[in-house]
Amino acid sequence: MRSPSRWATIAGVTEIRVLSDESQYRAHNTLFRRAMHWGPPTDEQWKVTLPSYEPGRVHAAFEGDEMIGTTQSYGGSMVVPGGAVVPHSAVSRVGVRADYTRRGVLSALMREQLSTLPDPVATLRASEGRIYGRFGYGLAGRVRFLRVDARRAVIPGGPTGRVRMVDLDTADKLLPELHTAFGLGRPGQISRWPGWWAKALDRKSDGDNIVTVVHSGPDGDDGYVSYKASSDTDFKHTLQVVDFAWANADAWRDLWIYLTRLDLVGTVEVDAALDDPLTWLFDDPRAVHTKDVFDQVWLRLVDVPRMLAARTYGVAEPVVLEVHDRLLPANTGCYRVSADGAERVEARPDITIPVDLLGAVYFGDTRFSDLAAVRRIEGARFGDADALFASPVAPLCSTFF
Ligand SMILES: CC(=O)SCCNC(=O)CCNC(=O)[C@H](O)C(C)(C)COP(=O)(O)OP(=O)(O)OC[C@H]1O[C@@H](n2cnc3c(N)ncnc32)[C@H](O)[C@@H]1OP(=O)(O)O
Repeated sequence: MRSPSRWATIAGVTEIRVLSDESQYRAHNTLFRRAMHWGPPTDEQWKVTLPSYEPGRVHAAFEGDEMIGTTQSYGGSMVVPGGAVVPHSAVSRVGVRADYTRRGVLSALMREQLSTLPDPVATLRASEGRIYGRFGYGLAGRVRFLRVDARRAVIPGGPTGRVRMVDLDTADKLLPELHTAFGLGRPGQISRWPGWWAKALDRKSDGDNIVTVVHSGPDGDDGYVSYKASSDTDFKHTLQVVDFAWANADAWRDLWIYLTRLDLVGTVEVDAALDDPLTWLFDDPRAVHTKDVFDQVWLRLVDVPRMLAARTYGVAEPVVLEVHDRLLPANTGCYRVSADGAERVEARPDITIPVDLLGAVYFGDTRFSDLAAVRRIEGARFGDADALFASPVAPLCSTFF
């Protein structure tokens, strides 16, 4: 096992250890929950949380024998523009004990975690927008929160396939399989680890009143949606979509017909990709209200050459990017990106960009020219870089962690 690393912080000498047994995992979870102002896990909660602790991926900061900070990651894979799938770390449960904050404990945890992550890319969901850029994470994917007025949401025509409601046991067995088969259709989508399903399935049986329906078309099961209803008493419930995946447009359309024709439902709420065509499904486009657009995927290119080579590019004249990475200096260097791919080169750069902003443009959700307009990057030929990195499909990560 790796020996602890020591980092000088204002807190003193902070030691970062990789945890390995259940009692340490539970202390880790309690510390993180306290940092989020939640109580410690109950025995029941702990039972479903434990499977999400993967050996080798759980870090804690210590001062002496006292645990003062946490982070961990879940291993899996992620889709990149063009459809390739790469190994991915989902970073989560970041917390520092309230009496140790702003003394560099998170910085020590992040540095240690980054230098030991086994995957070429990591993403996280940020509690605050100003924290993670300094560790090389860039805001790479946003999501729209939509509210659909069910009374206005008239979809011309009828369904083409069949929707069936499934009980909890069937959903437990079926959903992981269906998600793997067709839940990974967009850049940014990630595979789900067993501990993720353990928690999600527990929520279903935990009085959350989550209902799942599965769609089948000519080739079998090709879509599902899980939803829960608010406890409104005026016979106009709000449905919240909690999980939604489909293999083709017919399945997607039929599941929306199902959701919007349910009795006693006034509103359906869903998170959708920026380019989701839902507005055009209904004969009244005002049926769909965008209530919010918020940041979702913060992306850290851990292995820049591998990640630049993994995705495909649009058609434009090649550009040379000079990338700077303070925390992982092996990434620092020049990369030539063209319609044929990307490679490390010794050449005069067109654009100089820090690694967090390279993360921000990686899915094509943010453009080089926008970063240049606000003086966040320097150089020339931003239009070519925009065209190379543009993705015909907006990113989305419908797996919350
Ligand atoms: C991926 C996730 O799990 S998201 C959940 C994150 N967790 C939480 O929000 C729980 C509550 N908060 C905490 O536990 C802690 O305050 C943390 C983890 C956010 C920060 O930990 P700290 O040990 O205080 O961070 P640290 O002292 O290393 O600060 C690093 C830098 O980030 C800045 N920073 C830290 N927290 C914040 C914040 N909330 N807002 C803005 N800047 C911040 C610091 O000012 C410092 O800046 P500097 O490098 O310019 O000096």
